[in-house]
Amino acid sequence: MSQTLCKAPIIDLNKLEKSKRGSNSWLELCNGVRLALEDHGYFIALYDKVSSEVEKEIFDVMDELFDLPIETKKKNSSDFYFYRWVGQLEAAPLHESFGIVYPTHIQALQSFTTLMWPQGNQRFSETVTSYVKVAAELEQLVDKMVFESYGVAERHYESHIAATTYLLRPTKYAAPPPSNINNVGANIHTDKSFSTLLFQNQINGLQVESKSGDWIAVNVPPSAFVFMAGDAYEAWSNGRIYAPRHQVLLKEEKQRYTLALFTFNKGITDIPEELVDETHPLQYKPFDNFGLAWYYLSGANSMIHSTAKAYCGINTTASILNFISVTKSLIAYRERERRLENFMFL
Ligand SMILES: O=C(O)CCC(=O)C(=O)O
Ligand SMILES: [Fe+2]
Repeated sequence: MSQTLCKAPIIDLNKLEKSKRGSNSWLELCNGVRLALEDHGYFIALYDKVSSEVEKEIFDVMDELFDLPIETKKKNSSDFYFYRWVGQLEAAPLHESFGIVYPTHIQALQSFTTLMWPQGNQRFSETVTSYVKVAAELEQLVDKMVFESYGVAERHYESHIAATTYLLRPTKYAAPPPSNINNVGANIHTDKSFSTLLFQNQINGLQVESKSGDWIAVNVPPSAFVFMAGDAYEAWSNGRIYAPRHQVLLKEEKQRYTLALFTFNKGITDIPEELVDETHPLQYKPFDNFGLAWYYLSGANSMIHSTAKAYCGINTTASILNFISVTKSLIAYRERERRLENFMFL
């Protein structure tokens, strides 16, 4: 166990406070982040910006959220699987999660809050806002570092951030029964997002598959984050970044919470031409991140392997299926945009 635990890369992003942007130590950190994502597909990020009050409160309000009656939880619904409440799954009976769309947008978060608590719940929306502010900032910082390390920040970072949308999925894994202490919390998958940022209640459970096929049980230090690359990051980077398969196995007889903040790019994501050269010939076509997610959900691809190659790989054979799923995703995308505009201009 200890051998596998040391393999999880840890990067102290608190050091950034001291290293000036553009300095050698900043570039060194940027390269470290990029290499971790290329070699492992994830890293543990030390980033002490969530205050201890917010950390306590966020898991307290999660208790309140998951304690709501099932009929109320089901109101968190959507055509898009990742945007809705999920629970009572046969394949993962301990798993339950919500989809909070645009949590960085106060009206959108408010709309989720009043759906769950028609009488309002200010503590919930304020606590989620405080948490998500730090988490989104960290996700943007990591992207900035990766883009800097590839030398593409100047040309591509701003448009990338403009295309970024956020989805918060608070996830509860019920304590497994003592008779079976190796229970599945989440089945093997890769994330369909661009990136994923995880924050847990100090109960471990995440396992990540290395490139050589070993499963690493990730021991997350208290208050640390896990940053993980999704299929869209892999495609954007022309296959340089690794989107790892991962799963959740509950080995402790304790309830686990994870706050997963996913980013998805809206519109079409292009592969930066700077990332294509003789040693890295173009592997992916420009793609729709939501199309990729719909493609996965359509079941056209194996549910557990990277969807990027199948969906937008240069040699993909799934063009008709791609077309169908992109059409679906565009419908979903327009619906999302319409809802966002409603939130903004009400
Ligand atoms: O709970 C975790 O640590 C991982 C959750 C996860 O993989 C997901 O929500 O996609
Ligand atoms: Fe995941």
